[in-house]
Amino acid sequence: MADSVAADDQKFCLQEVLDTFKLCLTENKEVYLEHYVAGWRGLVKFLSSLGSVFGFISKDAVNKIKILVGYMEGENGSQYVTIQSMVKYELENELVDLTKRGSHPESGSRTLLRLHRALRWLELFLERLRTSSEDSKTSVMCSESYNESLAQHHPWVIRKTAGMAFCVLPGRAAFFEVMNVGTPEQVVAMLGEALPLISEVYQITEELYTQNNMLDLP
Ligand SMILES: CCCCCCCCCCCCC/C=C/[C@@H](O)[C@H](COP(=O)(O)O)NC(=O)CCCCCCCCCCCCCCC
Repeated sequence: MADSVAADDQKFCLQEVLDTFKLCLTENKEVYLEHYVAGWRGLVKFLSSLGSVFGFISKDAVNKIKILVGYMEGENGSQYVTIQSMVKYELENELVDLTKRGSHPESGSRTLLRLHRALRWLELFLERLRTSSEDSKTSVMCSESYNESLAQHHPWVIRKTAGMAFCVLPGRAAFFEVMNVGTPEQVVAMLGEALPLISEVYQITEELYTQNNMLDLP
């Protein structure tokens, strides 16, 4: 009994990710880094449960999460409470490589930008899943979303490798199963709830990066 409870703890649950994205926004609509990162942790857990073919993707995401956590737990952690405070602090202290890679190749701002771009992929993909029909192919929905977003920032080799990985994605029914929410109808309802939250976090971050001219950080 205790074992099965423990096993359940390990399992991905879409509800969990939804909850972290709910916690992301502060009263004045800034984005808490802690919850943003927690949201990504949950998503990576999901990706890992799909098998080792996706290992190269989760590895990169985990690496970026680690970089951000390093800053959050570092000596200037108090500057890394929200994405807004992080960007302000790093810009004011010239801790960001703005046009080409130099002495700050792993700034919090450029690292987060990579996850931010991936969040757009997620938004597009989840919206496709939500409105899909029983015979829709997850691989197609995934690659369409990828081509409309992240792919534009990736070199050919990565696009190619990602494309091959998409081909082995489980079908819609199995995919819904792994989400661990309930019936397909319940999954669709939860996606409907999750999407506006993810979308708002994305929009706020996008605005911040646009205002600061940081959408192309190397
Ligand atoms: C469910 C299928 C999951 C497919 C995931 C789609 C995203 C494909 C991304 C392919 C990235 C390949 C790895 C390498 C990336 C880096 O080169 C590249 C640039 O970094 P750099 O500037 O430091 O060099 N990195 C990135 O663009 C960041 C990628 C982060 C990807 C995180 C993806 C997490 C996916 C979570 C899936 C959850 C699905 C949830 C459904 C309920």
